[in-house]
Amino acid sequence: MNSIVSIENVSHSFGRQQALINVSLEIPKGQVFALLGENGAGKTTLIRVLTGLIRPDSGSATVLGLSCLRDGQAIRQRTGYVSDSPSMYEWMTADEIGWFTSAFYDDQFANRYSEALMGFEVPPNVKLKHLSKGQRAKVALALATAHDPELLILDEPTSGLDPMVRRQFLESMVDRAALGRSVLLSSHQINEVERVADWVGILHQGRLKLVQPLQALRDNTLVITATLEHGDATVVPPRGDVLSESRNGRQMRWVVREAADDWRSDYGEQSGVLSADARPASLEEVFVAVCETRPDSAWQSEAATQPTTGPLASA
Ligand SMILES: Nc1ncnc2c1ncn2[C@@H]1O[C@H](COP(=O)(O)OP(=O)(O)OP(=O)(O)O)[C@@H](O)[C@H]1O
Repeated sequence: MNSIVSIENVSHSFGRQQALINVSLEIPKGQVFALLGENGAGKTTLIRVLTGLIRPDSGSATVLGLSCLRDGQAIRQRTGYVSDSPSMYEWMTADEIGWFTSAFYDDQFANRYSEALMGFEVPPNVKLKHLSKGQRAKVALALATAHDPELLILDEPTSGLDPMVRRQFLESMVDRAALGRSVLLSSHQINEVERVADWVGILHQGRLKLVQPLQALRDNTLVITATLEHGDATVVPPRGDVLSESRNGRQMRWVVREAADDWRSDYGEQSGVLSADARPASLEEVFVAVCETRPDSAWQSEAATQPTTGPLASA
């Protein structure tokens, strides 16, 4: 694979809190890659490792072929990064901060930045501290993209923004990927990710549980439900990568990746199953199946905590 990011066995703890546990990942070039995970899953920590802001306890990572341990400065020069809470010089106007930042980059920076500000309809002569949250987020995005970085990294880019601004942000990511640039975004906005991502990775409690192209995940993941003959009947799960298993009375439900083509053949007359059906799983259902650690009130989860490793995830 032609990777823009390569992560090998990265682990990191804050005191006794393990934030990343043996994470390995290859992110392909020219794609929008979404890193999904619940609060505290380790997304920001992983991004900070990639940008050279955190030195991991073990393992190694490269961005654009550069070492995240040694070449943090060069990586930051060639990537754009918008953190979950961008800090900027509040007393500057949007124009002034663009002029100031342009000193660190090529001649085209100022033009691209002005164009982006205009496109986002941000007033150029108002101090940043007087701009709205959405306008400030737009300034941060314009600053992060004006040097036309090969990789744009966005940590929770749309959190707290209104639907119109979110849409603009998401469209700008797709536009970048169309130009051959790469985008890595972290998010827990699953419906938004579903609209823009080419690839998804799911982090759960510091472990990378699943990595796959979104379309393949959609095509290969089923929610299979079976109605049992009676409530205490036992039944084998469908053959494939069972992400979760839950039960509600006589109903069994599994979320299964790469189910065997002939999975129905296991639920014939002697199987204790009256009927079985399947439909494609949504990304949200996959996410919940991977991250579920507690049984919910109706559906008793039985296999949700089993390890679920994908072909590329090696956590
Ligand atoms: N500077 C820090 N000091 C101590 N613990 C930290 C620090 N940064 C992160 N952690 C812990 O590491 C774990 C992972 O945090 P991280 O911020 O990477 O998660 P996240 O997936 O980005 O979460 P969120 O979606 O809430 O931003 C959490 O348990 C968090 O409490």
